[in-house]
Amino acid sequence: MIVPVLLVAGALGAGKTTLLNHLLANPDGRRIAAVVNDFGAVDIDAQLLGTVTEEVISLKNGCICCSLQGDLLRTLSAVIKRDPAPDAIVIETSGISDPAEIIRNLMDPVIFKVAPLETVVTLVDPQRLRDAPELEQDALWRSQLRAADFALLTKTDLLDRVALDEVRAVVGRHKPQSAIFEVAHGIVPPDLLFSRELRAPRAMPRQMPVMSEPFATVTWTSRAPLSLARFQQVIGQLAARTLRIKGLLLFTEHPGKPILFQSVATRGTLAPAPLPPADGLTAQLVLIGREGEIAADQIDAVMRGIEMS
Ligand SMILES: Nc1nc2c(ncn2[C@@H]2O[C@H](COP(=O)(O)OP(=O)(O)OP(=O)(O)O)[C@@H](O)[C@H]2O)c(=O)[nH]1
Repeated sequence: MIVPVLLVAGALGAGKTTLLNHLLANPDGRRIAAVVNDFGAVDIDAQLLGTVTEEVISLKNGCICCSLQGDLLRTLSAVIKRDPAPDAIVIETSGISDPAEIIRNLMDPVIFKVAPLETVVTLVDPQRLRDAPELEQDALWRSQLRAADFALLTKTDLLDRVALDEVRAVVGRHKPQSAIFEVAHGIVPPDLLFSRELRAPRAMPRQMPVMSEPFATVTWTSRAPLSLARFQQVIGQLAARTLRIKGLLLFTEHPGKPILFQSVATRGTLAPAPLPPADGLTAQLVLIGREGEIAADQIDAVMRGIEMS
């Protein structure tokens, strides 16, 4: 049995889980298994995707480009032996992964024979690139784009045509030979993602792995009743110090209605969540930042302020 692999890459918060969520919910008749790599100890993405399909495998607390490399290959070997086998495997990288390293691992001859890496797509958040143009110089961001067969500009609902075209031009400078598509809310036809025409011939990446600046992750949990009003007062301070926050919370103002909080850079959103925090908790939050810029005790001191008892 040969099961093709699609690798979904892109920076923290670029929209990878949103895309995967849509694909798993609308697979157009394909049986898709998803392998999700959450950098943090709490696999929020896998928990959310698990509400759409049971075919989600979580590799957490590390990066599949380095510390979890063996786990990835073992997982793929197990997935293709399932009965019935999936029609495709989608791997969602963590935003801090260098896809070049993952591609190198996936080109292991034993695994490539049964689970060939067919397509690499890299997602780019155009709003983030417009607000932080220095990203273009970031070695990890460049490597994520370089690895792609084609690029997807996400969140196109947030920018107007002129701004989107400016971002397209930046991405096009790095991918002059590749197609660039646009997507809002992750709604991409599966045929595009699995299209043969968009694939570049697969070759072993030549570049050395990108030694990105070290990232740190902090998990914050609570069992106390939580105040949404206080959360809204303090979360801005934390978002300013982090690159990414995501988590599930239950607030006393909305009993029984779990909330998904997400922030990418300083843009934060609250939305109804399809499931509550695990294990009877009232909060399960993962914060990712540059090492040295986020500290568990400082985050805890801020967040304890939202507890009501
Ligand atoms: N407005 C808008 N928001 C979006 C869109 N796609 C994703 N988002 C939001 O952007 C944030 C990050 O999206 P995710 O899909 O979780 O991003 P990700 O790349 O999986 O994030 P990491 O796994 O942390 O790297 C979430 O708050 C999403 O709801 C979109 O098309 N439009």
